[in-house]
Amino acid sequence: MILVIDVGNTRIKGAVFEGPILLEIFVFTKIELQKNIENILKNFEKVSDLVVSSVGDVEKLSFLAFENMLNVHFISNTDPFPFQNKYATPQTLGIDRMVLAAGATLQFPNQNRLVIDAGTCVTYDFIDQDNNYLGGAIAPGLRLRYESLHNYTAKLPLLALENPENLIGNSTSDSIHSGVVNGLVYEIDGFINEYRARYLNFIIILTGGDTDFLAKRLKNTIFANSNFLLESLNQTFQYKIKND
Ligand SMILES: Nc1ncnc2c1ncn2[C@@H]1O[C@H](COP(=O)(O)OP(=O)(O)OP(=O)(O)O)[C@@H](O)[C@H]1O
Ligand SMILES: CC(C)(CO)[C@@H](O)C(=O)NCCC(=O)O
Ligand SMILES: [K+]
Repeated sequence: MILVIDVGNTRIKGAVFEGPILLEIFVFTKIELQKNIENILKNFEKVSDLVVSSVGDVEKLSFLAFENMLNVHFISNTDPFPFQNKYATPQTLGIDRMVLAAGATLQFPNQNRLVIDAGTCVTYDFIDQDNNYLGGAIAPGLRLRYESLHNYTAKLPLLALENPENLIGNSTSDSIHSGVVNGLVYEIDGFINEYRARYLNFIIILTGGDTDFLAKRLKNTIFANSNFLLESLNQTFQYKIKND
């Protein structure tokens, strides 16, 4: 049994896997990290390996503290990945993006893939049908858009995510919801349409904390799976064991 942990920019997500089967998911904050891992290991005594991928600022020591109970692995860009990395600055590519690209490559062979991760940031990652990772885009996520409108203006309130009533926002809050939500939906559909115009034989995977909210609002057909990063982390680790 394997415990995978994804340290994101805002939250930490974990999952226990038995082979390819996801048994349970956990979401917690940095402060609750050690306590949560302890509890998971108590409930799943057969966990033998802890696999960590982190873009956040959690100390490695917090995980190494469990080394007397199981094997601890940190996924890094020096590990084997199932694609050719064509990013011009591979050493600065986010490990979450590499893990997503690995999952897309392994789960959807012989096709062009676009992975959209709608989390703190919205990242776009493209792997072509010959398994070349080409890059993509980094944009602010939904919550970040609401927060930046508030934080960098004098007059705009901080609003919680809401479905925009109208295209034409006729109040301050309606205008913000339309700008943030409709804006991101048009952005994602716009990106997908541009990629589609350039590449045939094409699959789109949507993941991240805003998956469900966004999936029902997109015009394009996508494969929505909010656990795609956790599943990809499990697959990246299996690939590493086989190819190291
Ligand atoms: N409890 C929550 N806390 C924070 N964000 C949440 C929560 N529930 C839903 N969300 C939505 O999820 C988005 C953040 O996504 P996610 O949780 O995947 O981010 P993250 O943990 O920082 O991961 P990453 O850094 O990989 O994007 C926010 O835009 C927000 O709208
Ligand atoms: C873009 C984020 C913040 C998304 O989590 C992460 O992948 C990251 O820190 N990336 C480094 C920059 C890059 O991917 O080129
Ligand atoms: K993200």
